Amino acid sequence: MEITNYSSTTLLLYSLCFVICVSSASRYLSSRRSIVNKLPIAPAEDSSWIWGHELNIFKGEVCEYYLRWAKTCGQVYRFKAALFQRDALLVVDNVAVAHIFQNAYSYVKAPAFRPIVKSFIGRGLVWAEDDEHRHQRKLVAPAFTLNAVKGMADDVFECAGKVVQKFQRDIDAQGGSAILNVNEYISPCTLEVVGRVGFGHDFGYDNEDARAIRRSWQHDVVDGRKFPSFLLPILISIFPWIPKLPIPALKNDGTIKAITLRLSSNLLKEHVENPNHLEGKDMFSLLVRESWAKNKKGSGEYLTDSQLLENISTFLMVGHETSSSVVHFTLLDLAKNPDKQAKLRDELQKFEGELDYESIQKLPYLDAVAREGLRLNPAAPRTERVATHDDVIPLRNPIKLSNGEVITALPVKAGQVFVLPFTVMNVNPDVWGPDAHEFKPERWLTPGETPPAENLPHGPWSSLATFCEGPRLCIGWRLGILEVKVILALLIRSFEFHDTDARIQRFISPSLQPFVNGEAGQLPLKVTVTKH
Ligand code: HEM
Repeated sequence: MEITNYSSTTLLLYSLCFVICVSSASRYLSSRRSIVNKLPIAPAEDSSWIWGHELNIFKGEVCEYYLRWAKTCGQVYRFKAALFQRDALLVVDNVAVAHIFQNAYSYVKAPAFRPIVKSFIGRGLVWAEDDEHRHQRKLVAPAFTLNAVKGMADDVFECAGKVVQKFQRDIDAQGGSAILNVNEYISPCTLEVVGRVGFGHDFGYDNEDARAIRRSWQHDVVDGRKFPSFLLPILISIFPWIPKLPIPALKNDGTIKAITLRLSSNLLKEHVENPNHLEGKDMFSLLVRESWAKNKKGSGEYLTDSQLLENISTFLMVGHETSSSVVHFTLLDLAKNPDKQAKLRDELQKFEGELDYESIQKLPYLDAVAREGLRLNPAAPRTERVATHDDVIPLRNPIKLSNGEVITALPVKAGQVFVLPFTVMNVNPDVWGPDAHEFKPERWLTPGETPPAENLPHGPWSSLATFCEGPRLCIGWRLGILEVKVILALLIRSFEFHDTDARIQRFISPSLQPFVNGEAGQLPLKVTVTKH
């Protein structure tokens, strides 16, 4: 009996060893055959045995390592992933990037990302994949057309006007010149804009819900720089069952989701009780109107109540910190370039007439500053995609492999992870020239100073990578640009922004954020009132 037991245990152990050996050997052999494994790789000295290159990427400033490695590794290269996962690919080559983004349902967001998005903002457009995404995207699109965004302009001007008043009060209180953390002024403004245009809700500056959202966001930004935020997505990608565990941090709704769901559920209830009052021009009323009308006609093509609510929560979250981040860093660029700031102010002060949606589009230097600000400061500096099938990715620039072979297209296997860094694409010196890192709005005004279209991504505005491209490009890009232009115009017309000695660092957490001495949400600038 004992002998039989011993034999079966031994047999089991031998079988396990055999399976492990065969699978390791086959992984080794397939990795030797794999073209991906012959691509250039980020320097070994920047990598650690257990965390690969990923921990350095996480600790570094925005895209710092990607930019450094791109100088020697080119436009498509590998880096070591943490915890012995397959090497990830960093892709900047614009033809490869376009292929990945255009085939959005074959290159999906990292599965580890979805449970986090679901609990923070809900199952709206950012979360949805494949048919669910197609369906939601088609149905929310009417809220973001050119005409819809024109209709939002009054709200944007009013909210930006309030920021001017707040700056004025705080500067006056300090005798006409003050060092102010501009982060505390612009983010509440863009939150108010999205609250108003999103669901007709006026958060105002001092509203309790707005303060709760800001506090919670600040908390997320601080936590986003801590080690668990680095580790969690990696663990989820290895053990996809983690989000199903009863861990409160993964189960509870984020504050923004909870507040918007509460407010918009109340609105929905009012609409149900009184459908004749569904006249608002905000996105929520518009989408409720369209969905109810389609539902009434018996069309299956409508958004359910929870899809409506969770999309509003999505817009509020991804729509407010993105626009404010671009404004923050463009103000810093202008503070560091006083001549460009003076040129912009000159254009704004010479403009006669009222600034409104139409007139603001006719200011060429403002337009150039907005483009340059969006080029240098993409609020979402990078994104990730995972291949769902084996594929061959076309390339603009041939790549020389480690065995000397040159390829013009890149075969990849299902499960390959790609990092697509918008920041690097927008300042790639091979595309933008040696002054790629400089804040130079003039490049947009001088013919031939921007790269030819075939070298650029296919973004919705100025071929910038900033808003992504393909079926998942930023749906709010028109509103984002309008906010950036209006807030910059009203502020620069009234105030001068000066650089201070503070060393402002730029980290991803989870959008582009300013830090001073490790403290989040800090963008101190000296602000004075302009002389007319
Ligand atoms: C200047 C401001 C903005 C920038 C730079 C920006 C950037 C981006 C980027 C890069 C993406 C693609 C992310 C990815 O797929 O990984 C994205 C998606 C998205 N953005 Fe924006 N965004 C801005 C403003 C807004 C605004 C104002 C809204 C709405 C009110 C908005 C709503 C969205 C939504 C819903 C998505 C997901 C689209 C989809 O997956 O179909 N964004 N944004």
